[in-house]
Amino acid sequence: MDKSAYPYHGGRLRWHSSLAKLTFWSFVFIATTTTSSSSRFHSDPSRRSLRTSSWGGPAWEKKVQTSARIRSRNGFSVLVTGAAGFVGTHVSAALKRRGDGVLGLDNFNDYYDPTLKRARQELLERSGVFIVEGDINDAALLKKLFQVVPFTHVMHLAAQAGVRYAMQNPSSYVHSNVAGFVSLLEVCKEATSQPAIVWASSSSVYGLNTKVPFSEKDKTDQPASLYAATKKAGEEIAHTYNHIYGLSLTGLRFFTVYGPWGRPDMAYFFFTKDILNGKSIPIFEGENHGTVARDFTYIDDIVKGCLGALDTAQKSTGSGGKKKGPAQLRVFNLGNTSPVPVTNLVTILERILKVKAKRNVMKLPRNGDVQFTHANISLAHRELGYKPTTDLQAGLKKFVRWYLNYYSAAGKKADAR
Ligand SMILES: O=C(O)[C@H]1O[C@H](OP(=O)(O)OP(=O)(O)OC[C@H]2O[C@@H](n3ccc(=O)[nH]c3=O)[C@H](O)[C@@H]2O)[C@H](O)[C@@H](O)[C@H]1O
Repeated sequence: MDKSAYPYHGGRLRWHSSLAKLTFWSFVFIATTTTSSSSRFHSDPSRRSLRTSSWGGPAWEKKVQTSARIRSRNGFSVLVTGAAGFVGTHVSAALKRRGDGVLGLDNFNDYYDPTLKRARQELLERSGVFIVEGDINDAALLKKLFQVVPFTHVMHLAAQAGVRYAMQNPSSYVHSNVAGFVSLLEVCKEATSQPAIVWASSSSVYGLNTKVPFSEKDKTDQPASLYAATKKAGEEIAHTYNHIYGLSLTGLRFFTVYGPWGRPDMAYFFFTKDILNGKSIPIFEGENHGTVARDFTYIDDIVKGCLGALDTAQKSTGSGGKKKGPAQLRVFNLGNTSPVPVTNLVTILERILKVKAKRNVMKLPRNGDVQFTHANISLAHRELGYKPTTDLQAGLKKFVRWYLNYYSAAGKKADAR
C-alpha cells in the first residue's frame, strides 16, 4: 500500500458539545452513584450472561412515553437499540439534546465490563433518556414498545461487536446480528405507521478486498470473520425487508470508531490500559512486515453521520405488514478517510500518556482481522453532509482525558478484557 495513504493532520482540538455534556455528567456520575445490580440473570447459550428485568405496567409505560416524547418542532421519536453501548450512548444524547424523543433499549450483556454500560445508562438517565432493559430478540417486548410509542425512527445499534471474539462465541453473533435484526424488522414491518430504520453495518464487510479506498459500489463477498459475515447478512436482510414490506432502511458502515466512553475490547482502549500498567502490547503486522492500518473514526464524527442519516431518511411506505410502494434503501461508509498504521497509533498514545510502550510486534493472527481499511466517504458527504473533522491525535487526546478521569475518579479498575 502506498505510504501516502497515511497522512497526518496537526492537533486540531475541537470540543464538541455532546462530548462536553457527557464528560460533565461523567463527573457527576462518578461522584454520586454506585451501580445497581438488582436484575435477575437467566441463562442463554449465546451469551456469557444476560440480564433481564420485568417490564410493563402503567408506571413503566409512562416512563417510556416521557422518554420518547418529542420536544422540538418536526422532531422525531426514536427507538435507539444498544443505547448503553458506545455509539448508542453518544447518539441518544445528541438526539435528546436537539429535542427528539429518545427511548433506549439494551440487554446489558457482559461482553465487556457492564459497569461501563451502567455508567453510560446513568448519564443518559440524567438527560432524560430511559433505557428499557431487554433483548431485541424479545418480540413481545418490542411489540409492546411500539404499542406504547408510535416511533417515527429506529436507530438500531444493538449488536455483537468485535472481530476476533467471533471465534470464541460464534452463536452470539448470529443471535444479535442476524436473529435480533430480523426480530426487530418483523415488529417494524407490522407497525401501522412503519418507522424509518437506520442501522449499524461495518467496514468489515469489505473483508479481503484490496482496492482502496473502499467504496459502497465495491463487491462485499469476501468477509474475513463471522462478525463481518453477520453484518453482510444484515445488509441482505435489509434488502429483503425493504423489497417485500416497504421499510425505509439505511445501513451505516462504521470504520473503527473510537473515543470517550469507548469499548474496552478495542485496541486503542486496552493499549492505553496496558501501556499505563507497563504491560507489553501485541502489535500486529502483515506478511513481510506489512503495515496494518485502520481508518480510525472519532465518535463525534460518527454521531453527525448517524444524525444525517436519520434526517435524510424517507418514510417507510408499508403498513401492517403490507407494502404500498417502493421505499428508500441506502448504505454509506462512515470513516475518516485517513488510515493510520497501528504502530503510529501506539506512538501517538506514548506521546499523550508520556509512557513508552512495550511493543510486542507479531504476525497478524488468522482470526478475522484484515490488514487495512480505508473509506471513500464521498457518497455520505453528498447525501448526508458527512464531513469528519477530528484526526486521530486530537481524538485520542480526548479519549485519554476521559479514560484518566473515569478510572481514577471512580477508583475503578479498567477491566478491559
Ligand atoms: O470497523 C469496524 O467495523 C470494526 O472496527 C473495530 O474492529 P477493528 O478495526 O479490528 O478494531 P480493533 O480491534 O480496535 O483493532 C484495531 C487495530 O489494532 C490491531 N490490533 C488489535 C488487537 C491487538 O492485540 N493488536 C493489534 O495490533 C488490529 O489488527 C487493527 O488493525 C471494531 O472492534 C469492530 O467491532 C468493528 O466495528
